[in-house]
Amino acid sequence: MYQIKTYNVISQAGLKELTPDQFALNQSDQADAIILRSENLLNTNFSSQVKAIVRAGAGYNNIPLDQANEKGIAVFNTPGGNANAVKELVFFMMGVCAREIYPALNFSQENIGADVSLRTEASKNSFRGTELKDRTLGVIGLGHVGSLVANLGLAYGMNVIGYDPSIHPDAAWEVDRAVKRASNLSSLLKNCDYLTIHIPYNEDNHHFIGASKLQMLKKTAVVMNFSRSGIVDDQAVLKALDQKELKFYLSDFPSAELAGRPDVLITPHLGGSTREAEHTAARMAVRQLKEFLLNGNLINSVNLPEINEPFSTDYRVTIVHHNIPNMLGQISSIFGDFSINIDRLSNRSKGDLAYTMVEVNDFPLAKKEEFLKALQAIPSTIRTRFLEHP
Ligand SMILES: NC(=O)c1ccc[n+]([C@@H]2O[C@H](COP(=O)([O-])OP(=O)(O)OC[C@H]3O[C@@H](n4cnc5c(N)ncnc54)[C@H](O)[C@@H]3O)[C@@H](O)[C@H]2O)c1
Ligand SMILES: O=C(O)[C@H](O)COP(=O)(O)O
Repeated sequence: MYQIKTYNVISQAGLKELTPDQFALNQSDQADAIILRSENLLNTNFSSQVKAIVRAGAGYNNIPLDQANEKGIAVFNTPGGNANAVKELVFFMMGVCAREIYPALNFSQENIGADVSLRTEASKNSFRGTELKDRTLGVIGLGHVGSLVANLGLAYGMNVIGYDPSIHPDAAWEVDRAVKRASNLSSLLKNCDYLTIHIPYNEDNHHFIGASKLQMLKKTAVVMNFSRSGIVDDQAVLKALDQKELKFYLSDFPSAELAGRPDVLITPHLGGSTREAEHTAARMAVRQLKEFLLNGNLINSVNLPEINEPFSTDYRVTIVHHNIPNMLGQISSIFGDFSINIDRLSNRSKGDLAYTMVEVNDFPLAKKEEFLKALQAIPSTIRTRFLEHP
């Protein structure tokens, strides 16, 4: 029985797939695995029992990856699971801004009365908007979210420029060929009317949009941040807005300093908060977790390599280890020492870590603990698991 702990509201559409004969949900503090959304676990010290942490969503900057790597904990996210929801919110908010919808709605609320139609006609000029068609949309980051945003921009008749120097080849296939590739970031910044950022928050991307980049924008530009608060320097935005060097800021991340301004619209981190996105992300999270706990497969892990093989033998031994030479030799020789014949061996690496999955049919179960101890004693082994065919 695997103990699963959840944080935040995880959709039942996913959780119901954790069959009670194999998984106990929130019944013990000694969790084998954690499923979460935005809960900040950066200061959490995980017990040696925790084998996996699954982010039902895209951004995993709330999970301490260094600690996970040290302890051989597999960390997963659910890429693309909520991307459509973010794309739709970006365009809703762009429309709200372009068409002066917020002050217009306030006007209607405040002027409900007999002569409302008269006042409405007289006030129309105050709420005259602009169209998105023929405006230039700059998209930084063309992954799961950014590619959808860029393509929808084209459908709106916008001129779309994209920037993503390390785009994944799979992601590049998703981007419409009519999206222009910015040769450098400054050419994108100088030309766009709307700038939207869809990159992960990490050390490199802290305050990615700050004073110097804001200064390159047109004074009439609108900046949109539906990625993470730390990616945009709010103080620099505030200054640019005050000095009329920026027209509008749309963000999904509330901040005290930006609150209450007519040139700022902030949603309370709602990008992934649709029923559909929450269901999809939770289902992906649970399915990936089950594959890992029951079969040792790694699907959408952010710190370990992808490996997804059918479990066709009686047993599997999985080893998380440092990505260094001669690990396979050392691992195989321990199998040899215990006279265990290897039916299949898969080994993949990602950065400094590697994952080896060894499949066997005949295994001396009486010697299991001694065998796992020998594997664990290899200096660069981080974590071993023994799995029986489910
Ligand atoms: N507001 C929300 O509710 C919400 C929902 C989903 C995702 N997000 C945020 O959006 C981010 C992106 O999500 P995704 O699913 O598209 O991720 P993704 O990994 O599919 O794509 C991110 C892209 O950004 C690119 N990139 C990284 N650093 C860059 C840089 N400095 N300049 C240009 N490109 C850069 C990468 O090459 C990659 O193609 C997530 O990390 C998350 O923080 C927010
Ligand atoms: O990174 C994400 O997936 C989004 O920011 C959504 O976060 P949430 O699951 O906490 O709503």
